Amino acid sequence: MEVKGRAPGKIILAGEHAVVHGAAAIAASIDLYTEVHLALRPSGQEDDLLEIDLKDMKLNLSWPCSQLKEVLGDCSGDTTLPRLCTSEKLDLLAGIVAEKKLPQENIQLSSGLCAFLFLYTSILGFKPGKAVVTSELPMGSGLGSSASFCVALSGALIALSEKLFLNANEKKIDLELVSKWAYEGERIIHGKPSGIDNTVSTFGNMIKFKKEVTKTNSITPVNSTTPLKMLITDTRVGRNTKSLVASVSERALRHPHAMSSIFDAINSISDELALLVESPAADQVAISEKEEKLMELMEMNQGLLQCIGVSHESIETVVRTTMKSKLVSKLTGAGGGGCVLTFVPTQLSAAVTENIISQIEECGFRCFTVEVGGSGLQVFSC
Ligand SMILES: Nc1ncnc2c1ncn2[C@@H]1O[C@H](COP(=O)(O)OP(=O)(O)O)[C@@H](O)[C@H]1O
Ligand SMILES: C[C@@](O)(CCOP(=O)(O)O)CC(=O)O
Ligand SMILES: [Mg+2]
Repeated sequence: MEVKGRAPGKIILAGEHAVVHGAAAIAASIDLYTEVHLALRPSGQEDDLLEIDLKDMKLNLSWPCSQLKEVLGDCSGDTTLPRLCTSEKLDLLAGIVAEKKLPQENIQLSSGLCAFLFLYTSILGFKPGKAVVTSELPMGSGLGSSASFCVALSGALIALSEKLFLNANEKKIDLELVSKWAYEGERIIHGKPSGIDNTVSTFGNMIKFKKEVTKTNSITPVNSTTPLKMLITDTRVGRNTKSLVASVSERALRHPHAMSSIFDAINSISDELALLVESPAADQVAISEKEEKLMELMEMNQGLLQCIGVSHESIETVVRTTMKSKLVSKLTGAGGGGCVLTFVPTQLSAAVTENIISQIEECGFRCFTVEVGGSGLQVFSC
């Protein structure tokens, strides 16, 4: 049996980092996807390999399932109750991955491979199989490649474990369950994720997300009344979400009151932005007023992200370049490099937009546009 999971990346319009500390954030899916094609090897075959083929990286790795079983021990459990990967198990997984001696340029994939082995063995046990992964998302640049990988993989694994497409099984995939497993994968990659990325990648569209410690997270759909056009600049400066999230937590420990005031301010920006996006605008004057307010909120958010230490020279270059044309930019995702959003007002002519793109690209960055707020996880039988 073979299945394919396909899950989108995301942009964060407001609230990244603060969302890890309990503030609201607004995220939307984008039309760039990660696909995981998963096939079980027919039983009785001689090789008992679990194989992963990372097409974009031209990296193919495999482990005998008997070896995985010996090292990891019993991984069985109720797949409807996603479990945390303990630090002991993570050490074992890291050891299994380290044995492969990844080339230095691919070393950042180690955490993704640990998440793969954890999710696969927790959901399917030690059944031999092969996963082929492709992604349209630049990795480690703030567009949620880690979450889209974990969501596409978890979706395919759950579809296989529940034999969703076999024998006229009409049961629909349980998206909540997929998102929870993907969160456990994100935990391996990020350390302390808020859960916003796996949620928006699973459910798609635009959401307001607030992490709750004692109860379920608050997830509210945000229905935009006007199209939101975003230009994305990939600064191509590599960074790592895990270390940026950790650096913000360390700053919060050093300056608890100041940082908590910043998180409160970001929370207010997210609340206001959600209301604004949903507010009706009947004519062009109203649309332009709405866009001005939106840009002001993004500008304030970027200023606060700089305050918490996650901006970067490359991000500031994009902010300054677009400011010359009275446009507003803010980082998206963890910052420290990676991608920057520039809001494109409806009245901006194509010629001016092209000119701004050339100015940004002259700095060595890459620009592209995305559709905001499309579908979430899709699972197909192959
Ligand atoms: N297609 C993929 N295959 C394997 N691992 C992946 C894939 N996409 C992302 N990852 C993992 O996620 C990491 C990047 O995640 P992160 O630092 O959160 O940045 P972002 O989510 O913004 O792209 C990679 O270093 C890798 O470990
Ligand atoms: C910084 C953060 O808010 C978003 C991280 O997104 P990304 O991995 O950089 O795409 C972390 C989180 O919410 O888990
Ligand atoms: Mg990520």
